[in-house]
Amino acid sequence: MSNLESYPPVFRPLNASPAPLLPQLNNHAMEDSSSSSSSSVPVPVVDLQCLSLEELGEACKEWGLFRLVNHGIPPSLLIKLEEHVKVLFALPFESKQALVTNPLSYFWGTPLLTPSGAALRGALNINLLEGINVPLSQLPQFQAEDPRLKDFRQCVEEYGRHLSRIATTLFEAMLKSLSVCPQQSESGLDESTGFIRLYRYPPGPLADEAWGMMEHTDSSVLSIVNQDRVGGLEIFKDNKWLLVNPISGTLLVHIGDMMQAISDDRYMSVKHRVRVNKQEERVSICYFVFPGEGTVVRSSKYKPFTYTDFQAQVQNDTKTLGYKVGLDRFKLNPPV
Ligand SMILES: O=C(O)CCC(=O)C(=O)O
Ligand SMILES: [Fe+2]
Repeated sequence: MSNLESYPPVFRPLNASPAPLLPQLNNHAMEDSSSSSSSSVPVPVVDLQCLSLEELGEACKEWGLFRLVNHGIPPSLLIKLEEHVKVLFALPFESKQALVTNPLSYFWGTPLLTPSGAALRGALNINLLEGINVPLSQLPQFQAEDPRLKDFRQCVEEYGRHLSRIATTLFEAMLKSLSVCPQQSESGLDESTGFIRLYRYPPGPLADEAWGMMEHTDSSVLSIVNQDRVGGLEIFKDNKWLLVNPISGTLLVHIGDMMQAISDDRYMSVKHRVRVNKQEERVSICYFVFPGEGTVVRSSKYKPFTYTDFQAQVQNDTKTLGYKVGLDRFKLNPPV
């Protein structure tokens, strides 16, 4: 692992001697690692410029994930943002802690954050990741004095505007494809809820013993992932874990739990996880968007609930049980 001092201290022994960290890692979670396919899987492709509702609907039903092309984000912006992210993560750990402050937050070991952006600790297993949380609606108030953050802020803001546009376009098309009229559907998507997560996954010999991110479904309406060329994202489909190959310039769109509920379970929130690479660190830039605060999600399969109810339940389950139960908590006829 290069630039060791840029990693959180808890990750530093990973390269030299893994033994001291082993008890903290979730070894059980790796039990099925052999079932993962090493070959990439042909994820359906959706073209944002020539959007076919039929193909979009099919991808959301069968896969809960698709690769988005012709999304209209200039390649130069994608390159610039990835460069910024790598430079930021390469700073010494202590500098990142000092630099990345409210409304941004820097975290590691878990992707689960409290509403204020702090890492959620509890009955949790460690995930081999560090991250920076960027709540897009709070960026205008963010005065970045430090030159290292000034340019980054502009770049991430511009990227966020593209992602809002893309998510709104896709969401409206999904409602059409499901034959739900946007006016009828109270269970909307609210652009002001959007946030960006930057992740860095350290490389190392423990790639076989702990996950970069353990298996989960996203709680969002939609999540849009931009992974670098290292890859490591896997999805669970037809009882198998499959590797989703990185393809430069494309984005991966995940159906989240809220979209599954809005669609009355016709679309599926796809289970996924991230495997760390033994040789190289991996960076990803992810966007998440939710229903507006107080918006009641209504569907034939679930009790009416708001995203705030859902998030509180997820945080509670994660703290007390160590995992997210998710939509089953709100099912009208829960599985026995
Ligand atoms: O890093 C990635 O590719 C995926 C991250 C992810 O699944 C998440 O943040 O929910
Ligand atoms: Fe995820």
